[in-house]
Amino acid sequence: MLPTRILKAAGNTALRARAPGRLLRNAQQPLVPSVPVRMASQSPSVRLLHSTTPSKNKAQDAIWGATASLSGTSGSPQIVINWADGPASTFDTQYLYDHCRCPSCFHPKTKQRLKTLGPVASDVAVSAIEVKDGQLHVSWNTAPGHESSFPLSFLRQASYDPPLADRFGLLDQTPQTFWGSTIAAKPPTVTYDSVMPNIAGEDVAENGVLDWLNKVYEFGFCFVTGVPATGEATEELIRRMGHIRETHYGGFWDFTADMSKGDLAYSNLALPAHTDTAYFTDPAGLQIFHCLSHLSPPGTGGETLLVDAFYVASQLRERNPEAFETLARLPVPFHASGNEGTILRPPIDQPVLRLDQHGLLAQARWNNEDRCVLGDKWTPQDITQWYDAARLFESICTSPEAEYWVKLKPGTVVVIDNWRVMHGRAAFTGQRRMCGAYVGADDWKSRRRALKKVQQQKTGEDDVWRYGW
Ligand SMILES: C[N+](C)(C)CCCC[C@H](N)C(=O)O
Ligand SMILES: O=C(O)CCC(=O)C(=O)O
Repeated sequence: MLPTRILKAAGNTALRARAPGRLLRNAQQPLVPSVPVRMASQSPSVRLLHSTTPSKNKAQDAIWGATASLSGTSGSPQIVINWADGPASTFDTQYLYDHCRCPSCFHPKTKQRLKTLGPVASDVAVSAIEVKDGQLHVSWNTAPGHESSFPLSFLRQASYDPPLADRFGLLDQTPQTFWGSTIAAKPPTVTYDSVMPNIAGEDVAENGVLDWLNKVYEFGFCFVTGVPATGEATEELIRRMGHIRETHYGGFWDFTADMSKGDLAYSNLALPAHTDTAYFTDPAGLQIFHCLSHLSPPGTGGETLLVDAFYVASQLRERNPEAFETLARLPVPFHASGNEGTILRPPIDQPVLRLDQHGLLAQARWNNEDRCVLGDKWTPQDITQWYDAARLFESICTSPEAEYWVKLKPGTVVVIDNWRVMHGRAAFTGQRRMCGAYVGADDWKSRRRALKKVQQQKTGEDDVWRYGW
């Protein structure tokens, strides 16, 4: 049964989409196996020690007593874990020996591996295995000898033969809400005071930033209201999410329609919905805008456009799965060549819709202005398929149900997940001053994860097994 997911187009009825291509992130699997594992029977091939005393940890009791035995069917020794809910997990001993996280194999502070592959022989031997308190304990027949312990929850999550758990949930573990124009009724918003430590106090502000980044993750954007309408306050606010990403536009920018840079953003022309820096191997993660001034009247226009590319992709997939597949398959080059001394063109082209290793939509890269010459290694059929698909994608992007127009006013900052939500602008007249910055995709997601860890740590203890997935 493929995972399904409720697409909550805010304000609209819930759209239920089954993700045959596993397009959408789903609610996550629990880390601890959801079913108890069976008490071992004696294994003929190895002396199996298992404790008869109940474990100290009630949760571990639920999975206590896994079966563990040795086998060597594939030419290298293996350890088999039998789970109460059916399929056994088979691990090469080399895999488990390599994944030992005792302090001599895995630095407890830096969370880095301390063992190279040299000692990890393909036939590393086991002298004893024991299951106790929800852990698999292994005594290695190595010189010198070595002891390892693996939480059964780790083994369940790491199981590769067969795979028993989707790992994509290990990082973010929250569903996303795709939206259309009706998001205007209740856009995600936090207050400046709630995220600034000098106002809310350190702890409250840290939780405020987590709430803020959770909204950015869930919706792909979030407003911040009550921000002093200065560049300094805006820059300080941005740094609450992560460090600023320097580019050929500088770090923190404060711009207007003066063509000071060779880009249409520095004009007063309308800009269709797009994601920024499509010409970087690693496009900017967050795009932050704060309109510091635009006296209108007499100025006119300058409204900001927001479009959820993940919502558009879900609509595209429903209407024309082949078009979705085409935009997820064909790599498209982008460039930035408008500034003296800068000719940006990434060495590896990426498709407009980029799926992650789980087949889930992870990034939209859509910028018609910066698109390069198409067709490298494409077939004539690819050409026609891509144009048909891209036109359909663009028609959905520009449809009334997808577009969310908002006039940014001084005091309200918008934070945009540039890997997911496209932005644009109406043409304008008059003096319009906009400031903002980029934050790297990995950087803001790291900040969010670290804040979640602090929150979780207050309830449970941290452990080395939560890292490095
Ligand atoms: C730096 N600032 C945001 C003002 C302008 C950046 C120009 C962005 C460019 N059109 C792109 O899509 O990457
Ligand atoms: O001026 C604006 O509102 C947005 C400009 C823009 O799209 C950009 O800087 O990427």
